[in-house]
Amino acid sequence: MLKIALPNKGSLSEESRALISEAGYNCRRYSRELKVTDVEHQVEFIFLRPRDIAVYVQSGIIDLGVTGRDLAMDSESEVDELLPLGFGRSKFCYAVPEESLLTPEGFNGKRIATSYPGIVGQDLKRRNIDAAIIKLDGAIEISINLGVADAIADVVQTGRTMAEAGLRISGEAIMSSEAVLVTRKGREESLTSQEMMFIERLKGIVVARQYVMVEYDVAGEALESACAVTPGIEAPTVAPLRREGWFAVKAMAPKKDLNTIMDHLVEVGAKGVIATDIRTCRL
Ligand SMILES: Nc1ncnc2c1ncn2[C@@H]1O[C@H](COP(=O)(O)OP(=O)(O)OP(=O)(O)O)[C@@H](O)[C@H]1O
Ligand SMILES: O=P(O)(O)OC[C@H]1O[C@H](OP(=O)(O)OP(=O)(O)O)[C@H](O)[C@@H]1O
Ligand SMILES: [Mg+2]
Repeated sequence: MLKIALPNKGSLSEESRALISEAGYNCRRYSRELKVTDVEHQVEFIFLRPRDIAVYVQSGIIDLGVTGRDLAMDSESEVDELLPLGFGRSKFCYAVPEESLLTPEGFNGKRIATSYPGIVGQDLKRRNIDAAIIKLDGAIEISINLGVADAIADVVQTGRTMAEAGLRISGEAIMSSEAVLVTRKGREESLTSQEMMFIERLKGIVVARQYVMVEYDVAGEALESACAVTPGIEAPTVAPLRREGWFAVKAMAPKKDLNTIMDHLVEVGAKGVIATDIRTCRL
């Protein structure tokens, strides 16, 4: 049976389960079960601490796992990223008190608190800096205030936790993270058809979330300029309307550009412009 590890708690757990359910698999936990078997697909979902997932996957005990890119890197496990999943996005940054002028170049001899000693160790080594890493489990932002560290390195999403603790980001982000699907290093070329189907289903949803379906009516004179902003993936679908000289256009468009696209369509005289979410797709 295919074994897939999912985060049992924390920021990535709910969205992982939602994504996999959307892909048609049964990974529903009724209480605190550590395993859920999807009999139909012959998959065993195993719920583990997200931090441990790359370690299990590396050992080959688990075939595929959902974890954070930062967690996988921190564990220094030999895993390959098969698919970025588009949620749990964050940056990993150094931070110092707002009034401090300390930058990562000045960390020599300083104490840096973090729950990610692997990432910080690698980064300091790369910078040739000799600093003490203070390993803490969480609530890292308060550690400077309490006097155990001079700087921290932690996950930043909105930046609110850092600001509330009176800290500011110092230097460039060390890395960008999001939830990722991983497998043991070197396995990418020898995935089974069952694994490929799982990946394709997830990918269909992850890609669909980045697009919307845009539909509108437009007069023949404006058709070219309208299609230029909605080129679709291959090409837009254009069908004649019953109204002489008018066309209905349908195309997938990147969600992030939607408002700009709609502004342009209205500007060239398109009517009845609508955008709808796409649940899944195979491109
Ligand atoms: N506020 C956040 N926004 C987005 N992603 C986050 C956030 N906090 C942590 N993550 C991501 O979640 C993963 C860490 O998950 P983990 O469950 O270990 O910690 P957590 O979400 O902080 O949970 P907890 O603090 O309850 O243990 C990392 O990949 C990290 O980048
Ligand atoms: O930039 P923000 O949007 O504020 O999010 C980042 C914060 O979220 C996480 O903390 P969490 O709430 O999981 O607590 P923890 O530090 O105990 O893990 C992370 O460790 C940061 O502290
Ligand atoms: Mg946390």
